[in-house]
Amino acid sequence: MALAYDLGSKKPNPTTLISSPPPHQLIFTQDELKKIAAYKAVEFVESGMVIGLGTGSTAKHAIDRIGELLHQGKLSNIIGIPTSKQTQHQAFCLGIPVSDIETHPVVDLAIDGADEVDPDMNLVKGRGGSLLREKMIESCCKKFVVIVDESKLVEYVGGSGLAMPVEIVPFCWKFTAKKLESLFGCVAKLRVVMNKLDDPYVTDNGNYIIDLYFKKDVGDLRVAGDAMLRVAGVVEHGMFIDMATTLIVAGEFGVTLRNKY
Ligand SMILES: O=C(CO)[C@H](O)[C@H](O)COP(=O)(O)O
Repeated sequence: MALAYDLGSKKPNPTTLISSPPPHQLIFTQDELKKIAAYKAVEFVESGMVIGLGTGSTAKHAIDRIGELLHQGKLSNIIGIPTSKQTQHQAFCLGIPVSDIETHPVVDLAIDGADEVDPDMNLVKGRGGSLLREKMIESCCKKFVVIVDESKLVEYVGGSGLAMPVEIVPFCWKFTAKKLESLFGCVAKLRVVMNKLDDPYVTDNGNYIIDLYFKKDVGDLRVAGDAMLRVAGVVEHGMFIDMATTLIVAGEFGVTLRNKY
């Protein structure tokens, strides 16, 4: 096994290269890389486990694979805890039994994608709109495996320049958005339904999403996150700080796996 890249992290690099592309490697599409990371994560799934099922195009590959292994009889007695209605529907279609964290408060393993991953394995999540349920479920799992293609790696949270999602209550949302803007010196935009620019995007919890665009590093993530949560009207933010225990990255260099704990 060889050590792989460290993304400029200050910490000793525990990343392990678990497979390299063959020398004649074709270029993978982004979706193929997502699938490679997802299939690697499913190797952690064992029969009898309660599994947090993430949301998004990367997590979808993992859930498809779990369904496939169940049907092949290579896995059994799996209980899935879906992080969104969309994932619940996928699990239902695949015949994966589902439950929730009220009935199964101990989740053995969760597998999910991310929008950004910083060198300390802090995440931005929620560009797919499911950050609240994802955080509720992934914060109570014993192991949280994050699966990404290499495009999701950033030097700092917010470093992609793309949205930092915050779930808010619909009541007086403009007021809440303005508060967030003045608190962080960022641009806050209400997420709308694609192709219906007047219709706010509504989460599975009946809330809205405000996408924050930062001009610079937000600094201490816990301080920033706590400040967001103190704004009345904010339900949850999309920073997943210190939650991921394992990171699987698929890229043109191969697949790397990094354990934090
Ligand atoms: O946080 C999420 C959904 O709320 C997704 O995990 C995140 O947006 C990554 O999505 P994808 O796997 O489609 O790139």
